[in-house]
Amino acid sequence: MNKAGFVALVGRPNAGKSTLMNWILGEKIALVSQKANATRKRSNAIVMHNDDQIIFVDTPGLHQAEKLLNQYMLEEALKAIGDCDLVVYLAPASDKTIHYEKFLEINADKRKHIIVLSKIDQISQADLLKKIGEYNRFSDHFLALIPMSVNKNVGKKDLLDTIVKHLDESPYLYDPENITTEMVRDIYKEFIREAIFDNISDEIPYESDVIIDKIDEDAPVEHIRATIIVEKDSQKGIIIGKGGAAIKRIGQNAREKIERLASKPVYLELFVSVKKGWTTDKKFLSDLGYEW
Ligand SMILES: Nc1nc2c(ncn2[C@@H]2O[C@H](COP(=O)(O)OP(=O)(O)OP(=O)(O)O)[C@@H](O)[C@H]2O)c(=O)[nH]1
Repeated sequence: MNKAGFVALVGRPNAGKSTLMNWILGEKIALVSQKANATRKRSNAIVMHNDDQIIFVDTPGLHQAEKLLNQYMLEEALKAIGDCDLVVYLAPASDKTIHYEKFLEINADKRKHIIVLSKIDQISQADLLKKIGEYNRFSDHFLALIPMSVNKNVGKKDLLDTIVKHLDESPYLYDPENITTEMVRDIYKEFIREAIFDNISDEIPYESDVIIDKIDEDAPVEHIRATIIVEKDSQKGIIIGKGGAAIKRIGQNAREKIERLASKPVYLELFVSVKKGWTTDKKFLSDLGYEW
């Protein structure tokens, strides 16, 4: 009998969750950014490891909730922990163990978990050994501790083998042909958000979102129309940029990512619209797909 199950990827903002998920998938799906708190919604990715099926659930980073949108993100992460068969807690190797201790407090119903020490390429071998020693003080709480580096291609097989070892026997939960349960729409939206993060500085990326208005997949050149939502008129000006330069860059970056996934030419049309106070407007957040 095969094994199958849901695995939540949790960790502090910027721990490297989305990067890890993309690396495992070999396709670019989740949003990766150097800025913290870029992942807003949970997204699923299905990975076949030999004959077993792992459904990874990427979550927003665990952090202090202040704004309504941040509260939503924290709740999403906690829900994912509760819903999954197994949890992978990602900790950058340079992080102090105090953050893990906080996770143990949040993880009140003591879900089984594996610790991944991420970004080990950023610390020395001696520091890594020291860090492993520090985590081993909590060895009663976790199933395994796996050092990992996406940049150095270390730890992938070890992680997948360990996950499968701890999953129960089960029929497949999804068609193994699918690489993701995310709708194409949501993936394209994330690509555009990622391009905003890469091209626009300061607070604006956090105060903006993207609505995919239309996708015409049947045309030889896929036609996508999307609207970037911002909080203020001044932000609209910055997103558009001088003579439209900024929005052109955003559009170009996002289009290249979409074309890579769609494997065909794409015509991406972008608009910008001002919606004051949207990050605190519960109804509007729900219209954008952030369901409670
Ligand atoms: N050096 C190094 N950097 C990494 C590694 N994995 C991820 N990063 C970097 O860490 C940063 C954060 O990665 P993300 O994958 O966006 O982190 P996240 O946990 O999904 O972040 P949130 O969306 O904020 O929750 C990016 O700049 C990545 O390139 C790694 O193995 N080595």
